[in-house]
Amino acid sequence: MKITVVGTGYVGLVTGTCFAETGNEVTCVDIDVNKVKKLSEGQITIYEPGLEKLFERNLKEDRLFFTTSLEEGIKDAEVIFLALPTPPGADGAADLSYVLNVADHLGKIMTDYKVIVDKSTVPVGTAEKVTAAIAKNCKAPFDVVSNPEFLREGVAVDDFMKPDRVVIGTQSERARKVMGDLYAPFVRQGNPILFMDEKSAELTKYAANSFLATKISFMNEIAILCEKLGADVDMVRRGIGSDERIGKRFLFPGIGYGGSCFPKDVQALVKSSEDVNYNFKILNAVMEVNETQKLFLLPKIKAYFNNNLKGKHFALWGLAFKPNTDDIREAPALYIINALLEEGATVSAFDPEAMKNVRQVVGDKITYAEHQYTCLENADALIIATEWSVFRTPDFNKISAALKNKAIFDGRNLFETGRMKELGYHYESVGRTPSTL
Ligand SMILES: NC(=O)c1ccc[n+]([C@@H]2O[C@H](COP(=O)([O-])OP(=O)(O)OC[C@H]3O[C@@H](n4cnc5c(N)ncnc54)[C@H](O)[C@@H]3O)[C@@H](O)[C@H]2O)c1
Ligand SMILES: O=c1ccn([C@@H]2O[C@H](COP(=O)(O)OP(=O)(O)O[C@H]3O[C@H](CO)[C@@H](O)[C@H](O)[C@H]3O)[C@@H](O)[C@H]2O)c(=O)[nH]1
Repeated sequence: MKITVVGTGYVGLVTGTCFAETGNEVTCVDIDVNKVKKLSEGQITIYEPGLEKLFERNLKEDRLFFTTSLEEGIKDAEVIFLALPTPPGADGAADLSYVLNVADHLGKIMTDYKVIVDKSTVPVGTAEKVTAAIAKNCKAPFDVVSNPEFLREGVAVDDFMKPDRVVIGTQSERARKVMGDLYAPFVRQGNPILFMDEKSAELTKYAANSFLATKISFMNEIAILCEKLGADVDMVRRGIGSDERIGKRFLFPGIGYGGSCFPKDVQALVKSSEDVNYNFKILNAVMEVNETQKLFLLPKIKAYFNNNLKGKHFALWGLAFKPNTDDIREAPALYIINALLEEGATVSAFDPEAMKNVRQVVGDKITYAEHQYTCLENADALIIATEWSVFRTPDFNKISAALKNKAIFDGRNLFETGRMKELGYHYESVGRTPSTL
């Protein structure tokens, strides 16, 4: 099938590459001239394990193309995916201007039947708005389908190639057939395509992300309670996670959820609820808990240094909002950096992939280390903000030799508290008894 993907950010690039991998001819359109140039020349623009190989193969085998021209991009295409940004507007609602502007443009240039697919995360009612924006100028027949994307950064290729489910919102038989054929190679037995109406598909995406964010904030509050009551959140997590009704996943406490999706999508669902005069009480609490959780380690750090961080120097391991990505959108590490700088401290940071992106935002307000161990030089303590694998089994001798104090503040619960006590560290994490007590 000939398909077009408009927007070659995270979702667009993964979507386009994976559809090319299953034999489709895919043209990706982006207004970012530099990005299109790089991609056309075979230079991948995001860090995503496993994607580069597929990208290079499909580019070489002439199934993957890039252009800045929407007209050229949609020529002969049967399906057009919109993988455009939907950032929060000033009031927290999803900004639909990118999606609706492209829909408007499509209406002016479409000449034959096409299926337009909302792949972006969009509020309920967007399929209707996209339909209206296209229909304003379009004489050709078309259908608008809602097909939300559930991929996670860092494991995006696997998520796309082997989805738990594919949600397709359409009431058109013709579009249903086209979408079913396109996704047939990806769905395995038991992991179905769920056909539904457009509005239910749109709400499914927000409900999924909001539910997962709720699980995380819930566990972060349990972690707080664990510390106050002397329980261990790791034990409680295992204890409840082995109940299949609860499930093991997304129960890890930490320093809050970040990334480009959970924060904005929870906020957007709260706003959508307000728009229909409903106060989504649980989600308001989820957001409030997450806000404070980002700086969960700060009082512990301050207490260790007698409430005075002025002139102290911190090593920070991990900047990306989670491992296996260079994405720093809403990364808890950025909040920690700001708080430490405000307290008069200095920071040296290391991240395997995200330093370039952080440098663009934070500049020379902090220093950037070449290596996780050189990052520790002259530091008063180590702070861990992202659970990259390379941080999980470090050389503790090197750490203690470099740090001024044997103190580690771990926002991701990487180490056994008992072991840290044996090694003589002051080790504080989330929801577990500090090693020095
Ligand atoms: N990132 C994720 O993990 C993820 C997962 C599932 C769903 N989503 C949703 O998918 C959507 C896209 O997210 P993303 O992270 O890929 O965004 P992104 O910001 O990484 O990429 C968006 C791309 O669209 C391009 N663009 C903007 N206006 C354009 C136009 N008029 N024509 C062509 N291209 C244009 C930008 O240049 C950019 O390359 C959002 O709604 C997001 O919520 C994201
Ligand atoms: O037990 C957990 C699991 C995750 N997180 C945090 O939650 C955030 C989001 O993690 P994750 O969901 O793995 O990353 P994303 O790539 O943002 O993916 C989410 O957002 C995407 C965009 O909508 C969806 O497609 C995915 O299904 C959804 O998982 C990160 O800050 C994690 O550190 C925790 O704190 N504890």
